[in-house]
Amino acid sequence: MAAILGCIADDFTGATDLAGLLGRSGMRVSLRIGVPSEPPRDTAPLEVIALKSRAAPLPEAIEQTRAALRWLKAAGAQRYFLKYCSTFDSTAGGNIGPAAEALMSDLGIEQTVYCPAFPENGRSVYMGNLFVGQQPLAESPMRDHPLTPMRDSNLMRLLKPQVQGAVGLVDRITVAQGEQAIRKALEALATQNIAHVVMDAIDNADLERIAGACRDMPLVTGGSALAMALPALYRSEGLISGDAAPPSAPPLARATVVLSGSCSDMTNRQVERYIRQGAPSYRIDPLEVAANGPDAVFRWLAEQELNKAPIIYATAEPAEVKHVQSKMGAVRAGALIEETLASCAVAAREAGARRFIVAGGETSGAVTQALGASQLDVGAEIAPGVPWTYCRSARYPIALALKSGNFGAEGFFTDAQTVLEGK
Ligand SMILES: Nc1ncnc2c1ncn2[C@@H]1O[C@H](COP(=O)(O)OP(=O)(O)OP(=O)(O)O)[C@@H](O)[C@H]1O
Ligand SMILES: O=C(O)[C@@H](O)C(=O)CO
Repeated sequence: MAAILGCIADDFTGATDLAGLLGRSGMRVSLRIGVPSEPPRDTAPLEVIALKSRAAPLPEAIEQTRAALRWLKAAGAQRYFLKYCSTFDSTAGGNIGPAAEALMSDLGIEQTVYCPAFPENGRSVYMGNLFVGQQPLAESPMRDHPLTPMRDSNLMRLLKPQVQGAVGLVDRITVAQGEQAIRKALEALATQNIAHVVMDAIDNADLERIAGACRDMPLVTGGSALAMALPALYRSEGLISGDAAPPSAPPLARATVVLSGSCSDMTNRQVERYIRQGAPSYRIDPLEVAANGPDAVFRWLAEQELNKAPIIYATAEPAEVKHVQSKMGAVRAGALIEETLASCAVAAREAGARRFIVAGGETSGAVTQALGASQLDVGAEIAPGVPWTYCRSARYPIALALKSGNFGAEGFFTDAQTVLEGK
């Protein structure tokens, strides 16, 4: 079946989040790792391409985004969704606006919308300001993110320096009035040449209204929760029909490894809890690895019983991350840790691991690419926005749970194992 909705996600945990939420519709979702080198075949109505473009240098991010669009067009997609983080993670240069503008130019359109709200995970947008739970974004732990520290909560201010076109807002008062009011507001903004429109949303009903109003826009951008509302609209228009049986996990040995490179507040708590519960653990010290190489962690891993699901982590509190970055630079530290965790994943797989639980989007990108996965099936949801995924195309069948930094409950690492075992 030809693709209907073509989605481009700027990181890997974001892509599994999106694929999981689209999958709630009961329609088939296909998740591709990177832009496939082959022309489209065996396409699903809902296609997602996972990129590692969020923190990439701008020209590389744009080139990846455009290539993804070309592939999705060839797959037959009629509408497109650009997925970024529900906390609008972008570097100081910022890749979100330029990626959206490149897509707009390639699609020949003058306006798109931006809505990262993800109410189930506590992200809401009000008067253009993004909240994480009760805190404005810039007062949340996201202000200390290792690669994309968020120091402003206002989406219009964040977007403005990233784009050439003008930025506007459709606020909650209008959104609450329904689809027609939203459409009118967008049209009014279009007459003022406002190309980039931030949309307020505080709950799923707001997102459904926005999706309804924007259903004919060739390009919509936002978080996974906005995209979640689209399949039902396509079904009601007769663009998609039928249900897909949720893919089941391939038969897998129990051997598991947990790899954590996220330094979010939630991941810190999850790692601490998992270790407290008795999981075998190894902490990567980036300065030590920079000085002596990664052999010590490989030696440790080789001695582990993988049925005990050991954890290897670089996860650290903000003060420790700052210390490391001051010694070796944020980009070099991030890359070194990602490389080390990716090599651990390959070593664990060679030692028999078939289940991989990974925390952090950049980290997940490095691990998934090193494992050679090219297409993932989306399976059972462990927590909102975190499904298990199954890779049948790699050398061995494996299951991967790619956890966004801030998602999941404190017991996530054991929750993931419980869900996979169907308990
Ligand atoms: N101790 C540390 N010191 C410095 N950098 C670190 C440390 N531990 C991890 N990092 C780096 O921080 C970055 C964390 O980004 P990552 O995307 O993996 O997690 P996240 O942002 O919490 O997840 P998500 O994007 O899914 O929300 C990675 O590049 C990682 O290598
Ligand atoms: O939207 C989110 O918060 C996540 O899917 C994500 O993008 C994490 O990197």
